[in-house]
Formats: sequence, structure tokens, C-alpha cells
Amino acid sequence: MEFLSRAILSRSESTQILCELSQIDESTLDIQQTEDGVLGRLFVFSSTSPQTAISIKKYEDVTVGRGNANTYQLIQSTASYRHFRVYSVLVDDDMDPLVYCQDLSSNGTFLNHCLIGKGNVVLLSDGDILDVRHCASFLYQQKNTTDDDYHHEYDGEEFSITHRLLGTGGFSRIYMAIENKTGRQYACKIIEKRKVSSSRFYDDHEVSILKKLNHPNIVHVAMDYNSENQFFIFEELVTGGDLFSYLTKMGTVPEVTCLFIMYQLLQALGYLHSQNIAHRDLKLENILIVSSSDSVFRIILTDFGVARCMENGKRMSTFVGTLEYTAPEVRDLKGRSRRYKELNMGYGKEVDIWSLGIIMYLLLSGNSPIFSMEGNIVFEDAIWRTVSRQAKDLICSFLQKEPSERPTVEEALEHPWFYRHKSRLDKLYKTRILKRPSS
Ligand SMILES: Nc1ncnc2c1ncn2[C@@H]1O[C@H](COP(=O)(O)OP(=O)(O)OP(=O)(O)O)[C@@H](O)[C@H]1O
Repeated sequence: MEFLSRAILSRSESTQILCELSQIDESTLDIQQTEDGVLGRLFVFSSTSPQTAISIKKYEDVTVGRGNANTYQLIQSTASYRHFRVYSVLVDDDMDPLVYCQDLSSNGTFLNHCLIGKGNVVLLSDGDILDVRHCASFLYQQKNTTDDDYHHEYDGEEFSITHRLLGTGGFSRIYMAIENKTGRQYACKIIEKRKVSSSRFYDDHEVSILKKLNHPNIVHVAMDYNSENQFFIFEELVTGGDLFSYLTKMGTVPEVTCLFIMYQLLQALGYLHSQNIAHRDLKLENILIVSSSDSVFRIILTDFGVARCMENGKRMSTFVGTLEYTAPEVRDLKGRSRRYKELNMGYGKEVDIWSLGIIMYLLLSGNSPIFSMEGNIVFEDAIWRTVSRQAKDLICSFLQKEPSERPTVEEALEHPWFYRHKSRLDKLYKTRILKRPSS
């Protein structure tokens, strides 16, 4: 509690002090008055240059530092060449944009007097102050980001849940939370019990499964909490948005980027399947990106809401997942009677491999797969002319109608699309993912 109350106090106080000191007209701080496409603004306060404002725009990075290629240049020698970077993530049209700051400096960037730390990323909220000591301060302004549907029953000591909405799902809302002891930001998934109990598809295994797992490509759970009407899952804050937003921004993903995404997905899935866990809801929205400024980024698998531990190889028979990504053997169960399901052979973890095929097709083309009357995948669009034969071959093997004909994770990693780059991929994974840099 102490950190937060300190931060809130210092934030409102500092804002007031800064406004007074610089004698600026407060109406110019009203973000509603800014031009279209501006998500937020950074007001710069520096003793060496006049007061100015930097606009944060959709898909445009803002950098601050000593180098003259930065959006805002600092002249002091204590500033790093690129001191910090501010970027935005747009989740969907109904949600406020998420604006993040990544500290790139050696001497440190401070958020509300707390060091962010080189490579680390924080979510910015209206009124936050970024500070480059002995150089300049930056007051962040973003239009009201309070969520009207905000309501929670958490009364634990460890975290303070803020009003900043990070995402919504069918069963939950995800907010930014602050760990009181450290001031570190987390994501808090609040699940309404009445929603999950009314759904016969959802079993409350999410936390128990996640707590068993420890993998660099699977979301890390810090704590869970149970109240009368809600479940809470406090997990690492993943600051690059999800693959769906990324694809919306990019249109299509270059094959080389797709290769490393799929490689990481297979690492996560291999780990899950080796423990007899099926995810059952693999889709672009459930694959988060750890902030990165280049095309090699870490991905994190999340949303284990319908994941299932298969005891002794037992098969599954409930229709779960998202229709567009579900394998034919799961789709076939939709609306079927209990009797039908009992007589049916059920399905296994091959359903995740099918979803990988849909994901890979979407990433490379920006569209959902088209199947011919015979059930073959059609690569008709002009975009496929620039995609390798191996990539298309792997998609076809993932999207085999017959589950037993789909490759296992190990077999997929032996496919020429991966195998011919094996040593490079292994090395990249070791240096960029296993070393767990924060960017
Ligand atoms: N750890 C996190 N860090 C940052 N954003 C997150 C995190 N977890 C979830 N989100 C955001 O919230 C969205 C919804 O989360 P999630 O898929 O876990 O919810 P859900 O209710 O289980 O969804 P579904 O309807 O798919 O079951 C994600 O797509 C993502 O944008």
C-alpha cells in the first residue's frame, strides 16, 4: 500500500507543482482538445529548453535521448543515446489505447520517482511523470482511462488493482495491478464466477494448471485469490499486446518472423503436451507479445480457461474453444447429445496442432484458410507466391482432417521449414528467450 499511496500522492502533487512552476495554461493539458489520431501527450519540462509537448500517435514510436535521430533530443551528457521509448498497443476499438514506456538507458528513467530499469517496460497512466534525472521531466496525459464496468471484491494486502483495463474476454476482464511491496506492475484477470458456472464448458482448472507450469513462453502466475463472486489471477504483465492486434497492425507477418513465432509456440506446446495438458483454445488473441522493437520477440501463451489435464491418456469430449480455430473432430461435437459424445471416440491433444495450422495461415496471409470441396487448403491469394513451399507444406500437415495424420510437436520441429534453420533457431532461442531479457 505504501508505495502506491506514495506514488499517487507524488503524482498529483508533482503535476500541480509542475503546472505552477512552469505557469502553463492547464487547458492546454486537456487531451480531448488535441488533433485526431493522438493517443496521448508528453509535456516536456526542462531548464534548458522551452516547454513543449510530444504527441503519441497510433503505431508511431517516440524516442527520447541524446542522439539526434530521437523524437526529442536531450543535450545533457548524462542522457543515453536512446534514453527511453514510448509506444502504443491498440487492443480493440472499444478499449483505450495502452501506452507503454521502455527504459533503454544506463543511468535510468524514473516513473513517479521509481526506477524503471534498463529494458523494462511500464504501462503509462494519465498524470504519470517520467524523469530523466538532471535533464528533463515528462508529464504524461491521456484522456480518461477509467473503466465504467470496474468492480472487484479483492481486499488482499499484496496488490492494488487499478482501473486500467488491459483486455476483456468472454469470461473475464483484465486490469493492471500494482504489487504494493515492490511497485511492480502486473496483469490481474478478474473472472466472474456466475459467468463461468453458467457455462458448462468452463472448468475452474485455469489457476491449478497454470501454477504447475514454468516455461518462458507460458504466462507466469504470481498469485491467485478467491472472493465470493470472483476469481483473481495475478500474472506477469505482458506489454506488447496480442498477436491479433499485431497482425491487424502489420496486415501480414514476414515469413522469418512467423518462423520464430511458430518455433516458440511449438516449444510451449511441446512442454504442455509432455505433461498431458491440452490448451484447447490456441488463437491469435491468446498469444501475447513481450515488448520488442525488432522482429525477434518473445511470445507468451495465455488463457488456460479451457485447458485440460488428460489423466492416463483419457480423451476429451466437450466442445470448447473458438469455432474458427477448432479442429473438425471438436466442431463435430457442437450441439451433439450426451449419448453421441459417449459413443464417440473423443479427441486428443492433436486439436492444438490443428489450431497451429490456422494461426500460421492467418499470420502469413492475414486471412482465414480456404478449403476446397475435397478439404484441401487453397493457397490462391497472390500473397502466397512469396511464401516458401516448406511453409505451405507444414500448414497442410497441421490442417489434416484426420487427427492421427497431424504431426506431433517433435515431428513438426523436424519439418524442413524449421530443420534447415535449426542451429540458428536454437541459438536465437537460447540467447533471446531463455536468457529472458525484458525486451
Ligand atoms: N498477462 C497479460 N498481460 C497483458 N494483457 C493481457 C494479459 N492477459 C490477458 N491480457 C489481455 O486480455 C485479453 C483477454 O484475456 P484472456 O484471453 O485471458 O481472457 P478470457 O476471458 O479467458 O478470454 P476468452 O473469451 O478467450 O476465454 C487478451 O487478449 C489480452 O489482450
